Amino acid sequence: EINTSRYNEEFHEVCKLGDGEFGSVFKCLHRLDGCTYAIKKSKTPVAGSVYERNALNEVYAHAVLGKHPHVVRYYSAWAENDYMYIQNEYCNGGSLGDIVEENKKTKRRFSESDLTQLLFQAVLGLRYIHSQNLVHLDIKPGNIFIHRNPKFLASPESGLESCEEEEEFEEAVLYKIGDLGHVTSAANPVVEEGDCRYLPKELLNDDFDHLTKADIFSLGLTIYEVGGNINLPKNGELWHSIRRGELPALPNYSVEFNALLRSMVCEDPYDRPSAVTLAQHPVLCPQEKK
Ligand SMILES: Cn1cc(CCO)c2c3c(c(-c4ccccc4Cl)cc21)C(=O)NC3=O
Repeated sequence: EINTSRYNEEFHEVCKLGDGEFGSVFKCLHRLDGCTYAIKKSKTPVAGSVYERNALNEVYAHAVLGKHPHVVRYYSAWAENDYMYIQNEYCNGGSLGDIVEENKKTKRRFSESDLTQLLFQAVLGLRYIHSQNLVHLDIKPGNIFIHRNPKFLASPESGLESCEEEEEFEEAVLYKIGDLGHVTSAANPVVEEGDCRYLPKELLNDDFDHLTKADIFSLGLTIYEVGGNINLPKNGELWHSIRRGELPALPNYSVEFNALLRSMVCEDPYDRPSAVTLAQHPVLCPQEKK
């Protein structure tokens, strides 16, 4: 019949998760393995266009960036009936962009320890991407997805059975870097600029010598936005003052945490810490068990 397609045969479409110029993302149940996936369905890009290069970049990047707890996992990609599909891990907690919008309304905000946990996990994801000699180039709240470990959703009454053997420490909330559409090689980059609100100035000057530090800059502004519940400018005087390293301190967080964020958005990419350095930073490392 007309809609014989792998998409319809293999998956049951549960609901739409999002829309964009890129296409649409659906929450899908795989009929055979019973697992839920996020599948992006987009029009097949015109051959030789920027869209085709981005679409191929995304699949190449996912294929290289196998399995990591802080990078959204890729399962498969295929093309049929004039559409391209990419099947990724489904994260059940929405994106950080959703949380930021929510917090702006409810005036809620992350505690310093939650914000530290978020930054630490995103740094581990970036460290992995950079270790594969790749750069993301579109780090922002909307591209960091949240997965809440069902094990920790148990109601307090049920308690958590204390098990005998030493249990592998599990996070209740996992943050995962997703949307690899702008990913490129750190060494031989083909730069497709990401969201200008999170873009460091050197990228606008086509200085591609420190692309891993561009990701650090974007992550720094991402955490700043989450902590400050503010709307980052897309241009203008405030955009430029932030790129001069003039980042007003976030009043609800420690001097050390503010200093760390400021170091991540230094004007000179050379002065920004690498993901490797950040992963060992005393402000981020989980407190040694007392
Ligand atoms: C809009 N949207 C909402 C979600 C669910 C968050 O709870 C989502 C996901 C993804 C993606 C996605 C982004 C970029 C490329 C491909 C995909 Cl599937 C988009 C998503 C993805 O790769 N995994 C997701 O959970």
